Amino acid sequence: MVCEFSESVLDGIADAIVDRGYICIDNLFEPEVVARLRDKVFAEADATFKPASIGRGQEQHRNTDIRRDSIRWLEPHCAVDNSYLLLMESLKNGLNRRLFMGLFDYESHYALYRPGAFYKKHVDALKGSQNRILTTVFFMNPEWQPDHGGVLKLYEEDDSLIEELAPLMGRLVIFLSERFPHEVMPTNVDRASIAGWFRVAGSQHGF
Ligand SMILES: O=C(O)CCC(=O)C(=O)O
Ligand SMILES: [Fe+2]
Repeated sequence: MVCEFSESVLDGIADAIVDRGYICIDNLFEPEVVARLRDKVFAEADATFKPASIGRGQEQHRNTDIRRDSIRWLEPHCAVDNSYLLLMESLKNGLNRRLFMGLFDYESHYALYRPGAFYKKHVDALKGSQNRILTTVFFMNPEWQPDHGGVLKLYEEDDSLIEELAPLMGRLVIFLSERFPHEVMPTNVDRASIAGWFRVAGSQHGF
């Protein structure tokens, strides 16, 4: 199993982050790894996934008007989770070497959006908070069709739409956390993803 990104892939990601602040890449992971990650979501959804909340620390609360996904945080001691975390470690090191971003740790959760679920437009980090620096979203939906909904809309800082990204199996989206408002449109079918955030040293867990 490959647990590192190649130097040329890392070059491409670093260039895109500098030029545009985001990138969408397909088929970067081995299909078996993607299939195992997806299986994990559906095997565990009813047992370990919890309704997602918003806010941080004591401020954290559920708000079903804003988001309706269920989540489980990835754990390094779980082999399947770790296959993803190792790739993200390689991304972190590759970007730190190229861009001196000082990315320090990474937190990520599986998310399952059941039919009707959405996540309204939001930004993953408060400006200047230095908490979440870089967001990753990885999709695991093999049969996705346009009428399934659940696209990820990415907006400019002035709220103009940049792109609608279909949640396709094996697609990875990476963007600067403070810069891009984004939104998960209501899905009509089960929609699986892994959302993750690189943080700098000394920052807090959570949004
Ligand atoms: O699953 C997605 O497409 C993105 C989820 C998201 O924006 C988040 O969890 O902060
Ligand atoms: Fe987000």
